[in-house]
Amino acid sequence: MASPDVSLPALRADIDRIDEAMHRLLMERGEIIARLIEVKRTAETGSAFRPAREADMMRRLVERHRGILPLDTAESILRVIIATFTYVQAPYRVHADLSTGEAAMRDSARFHFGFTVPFQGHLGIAGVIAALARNPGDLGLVPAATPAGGAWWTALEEPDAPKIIARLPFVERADHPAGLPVFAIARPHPDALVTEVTLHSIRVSGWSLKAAQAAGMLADVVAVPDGAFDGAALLVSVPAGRSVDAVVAALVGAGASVRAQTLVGGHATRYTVSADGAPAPAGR
Ligand SMILES: O=C(O)C(=O)C[C@]1(C(=O)O)C=C[C@@H](O)C=C1
Repeated sequence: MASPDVSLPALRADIDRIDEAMHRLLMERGEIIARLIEVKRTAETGSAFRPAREADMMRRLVERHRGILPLDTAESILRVIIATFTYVQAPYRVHADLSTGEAAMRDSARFHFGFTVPFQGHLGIAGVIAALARNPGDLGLVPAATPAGGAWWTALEEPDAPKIIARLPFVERADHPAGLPVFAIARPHPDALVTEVTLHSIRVSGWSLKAAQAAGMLADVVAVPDGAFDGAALLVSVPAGRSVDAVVAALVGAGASVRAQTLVGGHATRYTVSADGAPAPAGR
């Protein structure tokens, strides 16, 4: 209970002071971003996304967070601030695949990008990829689960194709308000890719349950079997501290042959919130 000598008006005055300070700090952040646009030469490079920098900022937020404000709220506020200031630097749209359900995907987009950044839905990942080809500065959101359609990640294999830059949500927990696992796809500055978890498009023949189990021991694997042959197109997320070579060796050891292997992105190691509420690095 509050001590009797602290009055409600005094507490509200404190809240007003804090709200004003937060607003003034946001406006000051805007002035710094205006200077950053010149230093970073955003206009020349086209895209303002810096996933490695964002991952570092989110990690410090998670480590610092204490008190009664839910971590999700702090996470969403900082995400929306960053996404909006990215938009202010170089306008972009978020193209999202709605084929696995519009509500969850829209929630994820709004949680991470807010309402100022325009949102455009597509029925199918191919539509998202096509939109990114037409608008190189835009960002795509696609479900991280096994797709109903084809192996969309093979469209990211060319060196100048967009890459997977993040897997969201960054802080995972059972009842996350925007918990749909999604990949964000964009063309960031090549130096700015996060490489803690690396994503590889691997094409194999001799795909089998044994090969799936062998690769699955070392990495997260999304597989789209190739109907005509015993082949498959894989999207392999190699966790921090492991190498893709070990995954390839495991596939070969299980009787598969690897026909091609290309890096198609990377993202930060996520956090998982356990039952006691403490966030811990998930290692993947
Ligand atoms: O640090 C940068 O390079 C920025 O552009 C600033 C900023 C931010 O608002 O904090 C915005 C976009 C980037 O993805 C990372 C961070």
